[in-house]
Amino acid sequence: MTIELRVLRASEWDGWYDGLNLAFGGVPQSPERRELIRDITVAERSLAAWDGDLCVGTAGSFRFGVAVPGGGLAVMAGVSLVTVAATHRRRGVLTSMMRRQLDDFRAWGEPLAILGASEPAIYGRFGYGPSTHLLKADIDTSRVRLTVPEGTDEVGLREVPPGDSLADCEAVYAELVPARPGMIARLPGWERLGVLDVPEFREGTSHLRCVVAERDGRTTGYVRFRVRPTWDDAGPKGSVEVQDLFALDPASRAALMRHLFGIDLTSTVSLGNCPVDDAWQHLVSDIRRCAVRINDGGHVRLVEVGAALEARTYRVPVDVVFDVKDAFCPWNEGRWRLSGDPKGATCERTGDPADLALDVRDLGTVYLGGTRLTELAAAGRVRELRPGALAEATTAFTSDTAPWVPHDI
Ligand SMILES: CC(=O)SCCNC(=O)CCNC(=O)[C@H](O)C(C)(C)COP(=O)(O)OP(=O)(O)OC[C@H]1O[C@@H](n2cnc3c(N)ncnc32)[C@H](O)[C@@H]1OP(=O)(O)O
Repeated sequence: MTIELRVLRASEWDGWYDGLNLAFGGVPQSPERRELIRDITVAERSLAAWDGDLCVGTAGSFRFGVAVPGGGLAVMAGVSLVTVAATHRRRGVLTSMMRRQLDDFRAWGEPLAILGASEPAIYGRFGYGPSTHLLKADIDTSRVRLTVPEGTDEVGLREVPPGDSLADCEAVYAELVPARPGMIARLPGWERLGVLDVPEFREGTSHLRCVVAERDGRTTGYVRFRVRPTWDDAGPKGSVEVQDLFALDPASRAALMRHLFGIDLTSTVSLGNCPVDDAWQHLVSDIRRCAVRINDGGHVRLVEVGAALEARTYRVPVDVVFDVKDAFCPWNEGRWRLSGDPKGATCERTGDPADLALDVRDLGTVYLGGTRLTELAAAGRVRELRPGALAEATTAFTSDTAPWVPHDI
């Protein structure tokens, strides 16, 4: 059996997408969803593995601006739509697609790659490290009280069809992107994913609903959610399943949360994907009744170590030599001197002795400033070779806000 790996041709998209859908379980998809994915697929960046005329492997990517510590946007390849047919698994098809992708990203001058993993065990071997986390919660609104900050009563709320408010909501989202590492500057068309409301997403819930927050005639936030009405012998016990909540200020955020807490016939607000430092946690009376869980989010790969470390800034001045191991992309191997501060950075090859030794995967883990280098050192993943270097680099890499990837890539 010979597997041929090549760039996707637009005319092959249907067979490619059928193969992909099958690998994710084969549940039928509505035409609207399929057409939207077709529209946003970038064929010349997508790979297809063929066994004869059968598509047995898929991998897509997108060129995004992603917020990095310091408030800038770095060019990142967003990796997605990765599958291998069950009949062809564990024969190295994924490995060959990862190889090709990383060589391409390098050739295209994309110093970083980011992905959301279906299973976190898959991508570490290719140099990706879990760089962001996400928080999930099921808040028992029959027991948990919300204390809102001053100004909340001045925020007006209006329920609107999600599609009608799209431009105003996108403006709110765009304004928030630089404030949090990991936020994605969406490509044209991606905003439509946020209002996609197909039957397979509902399963007993309402249509997608949207409430916008307004002050002085301006949209200052929005929440998109579905209501799942359920009942038992004691009465209603429905839940509010939140898809997105974005707000430009604390009062608007609190007003939207208060709205969710007050929806009649419901007693749970479920948040499926929030930043781990999301402010609502400081407004609730009883965090234990919020059933908070944390999962991995965006996995980051430094494609070019030097350019990647220069693409962000550092919280305090730092001058440190890393000795990097990178079995999958050996062009990164060796010693790199990073000199940076809050204004910018240079990162170049050096013959100087190393201060810290680590794998490229661990640089990916700390890149967006959420996980500290000291945590990885405690796990034995980072070795300090010059006393003091670990503390210096840890402070410099850390972000003020927890990094977070707001939606599927
Ligand atoms: C960014 C995204 O799109 S995430 C979505 C990923 N896709 C899916 O989860 C869909 C369902 N699964 C699949 O399509 C496939 O099983 C894949 C893509 C996960 C793996 O594809 P394969 O072609 O089987 O992987 P490949 O043979 O190259 O395996 C390489 C190595 O990774 C390991 N590996 C592959 N998948 C997994 C996994 N799910 N968990 C742990 N290890 C894995 C293999 O064991 C192998 O290890 P080895 O080198 O030590 O032998």
